Amino acid sequence: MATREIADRIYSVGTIDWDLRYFDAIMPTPRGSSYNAYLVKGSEKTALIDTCKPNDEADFITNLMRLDQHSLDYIVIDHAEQDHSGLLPLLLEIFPSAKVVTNETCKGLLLAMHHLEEVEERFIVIGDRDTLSLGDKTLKFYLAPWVHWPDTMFTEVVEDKVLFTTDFLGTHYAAPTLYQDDESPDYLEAAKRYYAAIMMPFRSSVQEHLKLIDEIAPKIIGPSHGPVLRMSAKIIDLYRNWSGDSPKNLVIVAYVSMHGSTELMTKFLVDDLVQRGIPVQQYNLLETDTGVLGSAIVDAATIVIATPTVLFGPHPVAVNAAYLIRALRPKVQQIAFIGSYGWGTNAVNYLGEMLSPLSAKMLEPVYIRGQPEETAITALHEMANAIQEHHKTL
Ligand SMILES: Cc1cc2nc3c(=O)[nH]c(=O)nc-3n(C[C@H](O)[C@H](O)[C@H](O)COP(=O)(O)O)c2cc1C
Repeated sequence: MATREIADRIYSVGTIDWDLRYFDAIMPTPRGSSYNAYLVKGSEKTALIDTCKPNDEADFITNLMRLDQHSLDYIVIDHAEQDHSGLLPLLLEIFPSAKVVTNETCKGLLLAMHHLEEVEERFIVIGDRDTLSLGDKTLKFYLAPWVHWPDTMFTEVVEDKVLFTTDFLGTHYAAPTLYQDDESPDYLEAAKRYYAAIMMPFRSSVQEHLKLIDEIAPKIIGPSHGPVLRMSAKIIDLYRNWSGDSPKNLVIVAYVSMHGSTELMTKFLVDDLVQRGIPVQQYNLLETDTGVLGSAIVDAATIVIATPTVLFGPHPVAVNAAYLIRALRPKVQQIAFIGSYGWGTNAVNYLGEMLSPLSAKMLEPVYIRGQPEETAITALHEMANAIQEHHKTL
């Protein structure tokens, strides 16, 4: 990836991966991603903000050489995760006089993960709102725990009003331009997918750090993935909306079926909701990837999991979906289970226990033997009544 100047003597020096199709082995990334790092050249000192993943070392070092960077004073690490700190051991070798600037928690993680105990004396530990002079530019650090690791911090170049936010406000999106058209549907889809998988589990922390961004009032935000943001970027309002406590009038029905009974039940319920004018989206769990499901549950007020019984419990793909929903902690207010069984089932208890940490209201389940008939249809109709009652209040 080429280097680009984002403000006076502040350069984007990270790498871009057009072909990345899975991030963290969890989340499909159909638009690739980038591993952003930044070089800040003050009148006296130069600081590198973050590095990138180890495989990209040739591109990364080339970028630094393009900027004629043969020495470094500081390597600021805003977040210890390997895709941002991966080149730290190599850079410490290449730049023997460079100091690592980070917070106490991040230092602990870096030492442990990269086995850097031997160079511990090269670390400078900063606290919240500490500053570091580069001459005519000043770096200011803000501890920002839990967006999304405990070590996360933001770094501001005070004079230029440029703020580096590590994974916060990032996107897995290999952007063709430094700044991104805010309205691009591809970009917005990628941004929501990223929010769901990486930030949604920490909603209250997201809200808190949006207030910090308001307070700092940067002109430019440089996240660690995806495009650089020119303020005020649309993504800030979207984050406010996604992380807020009020869900939308939206029902998500995630289903799987082996012999068609649960599928029929799903169809009855979804048709009933559509008939009532309640926005609903149906997802076949065999064909829905974690990125799509994660995005789908960001705004939903009600989530229905529909699964047959397999060896006394839910179908494995339904368990996988329930685990993902539990881990991502959406603002869902109602949860329901429907499905079919042959001789005996523990599916509802199993799923109910899995999703109990979300503190959503559990609707009366509809579990039937074999194919749905009149009683099942009546019970599904009652479930639709309960959903409608709640959705009227949204
Ligand atoms: C591999 C397998 C395991 C099953 N295990 C159970 C079970 O433990 N308890 C049960 O009541 N039914 C069990 N069944 C029966 C199904 O739950 C039943 O056929 C159900 O109606 C299928 O719903 P579907 O048409 O939505 O796939 C099993 C079926 C299969 C294929």
